[in-house]
Amino acid sequence: MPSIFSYQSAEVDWCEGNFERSTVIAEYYNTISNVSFFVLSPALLYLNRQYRQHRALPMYVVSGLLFCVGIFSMYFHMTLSYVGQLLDELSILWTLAVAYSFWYPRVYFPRKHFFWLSGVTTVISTLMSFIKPAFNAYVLNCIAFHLLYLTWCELKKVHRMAAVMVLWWVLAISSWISDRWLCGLWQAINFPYFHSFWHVLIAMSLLYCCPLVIYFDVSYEMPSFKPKLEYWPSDSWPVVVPYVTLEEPHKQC
Ligand SMILES: CCCCCCCC/C=C\CCCCCCCC(=O)N[C@@H](CO)[C@H](O)/C=C/CCCCCCCCCCCCC
Ligand SMILES: [Ca+2]
Ligand SMILES: [Zn+2]
Repeated sequence: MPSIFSYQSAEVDWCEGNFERSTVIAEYYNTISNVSFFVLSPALLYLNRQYRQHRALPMYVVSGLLFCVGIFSMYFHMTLSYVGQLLDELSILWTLAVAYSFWYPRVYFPRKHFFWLSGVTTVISTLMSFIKPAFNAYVLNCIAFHLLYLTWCELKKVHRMAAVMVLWWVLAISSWISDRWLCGLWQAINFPYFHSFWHVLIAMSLLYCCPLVIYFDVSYEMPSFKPKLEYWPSDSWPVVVPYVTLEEPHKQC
């Protein structure tokens, strides 16, 4: 019986051919495309530095976890081992759980009830990862639909950023699904790289999702500040990265 650490012991195998470009890396492009997460984490910390000064713990913890998602996903695609698959899924699950518990708006749910609900859901989903990790990946993707619903509720306030985030996510999830479901087609045309695109595209959508979350956290939870959306490198560029700065409303004497 193969060890849970051994190469190709995972339940799933992505469309990209194994060991085609290296003898030690099973899926070469799926492995290196995780570099996106190593760029994403410092970019979020750097761009939203003003917010980070006030909310250091959530920002460092979630950025650190996103970095771990990148490391574990790299390990998974490099080995396609069962342990790699578990680490990949559990790191996503716990990043989502931690982000939800830091930032879920109190207006939608009393915080105490929310901690119980998210705690129980996370523990159940963690156990599911050990029983049926391939199914769990679909459940994790459903969380994006919940974020989509929340975005819809708040859309008017941050129209442009929300629209671009949704666009990146639609491209990302289409790549993930087409790699899972249409692998035969992509292999026939010798282009089995959609899961690598997924890594880059989901990191792009998170680059837009995070300032959105920060924007609402400042609006709801930091009444002494007013959030302002800025765009890097400049508002006039065709492709921009959003970030949040904090304005102190003028005090009246
Ligand atoms: C201030 C910041 C707050 C925002 C925090 C958001 C936290 C997001 C946490 C994790 C998302 C990482 C997803 C990347 C996965 C990369 C690894 C990977 O590819 N794994 C696959 C196997 O290799 C696995 O099959 C993937 C499973 C699906 C995971 C789906 C996660 C949902 C992501 C939600 C993103 C929201 C974007 C906007 C939605 C409208
Ligand atoms: Ca493969
Ligand atoms: Zn992956």
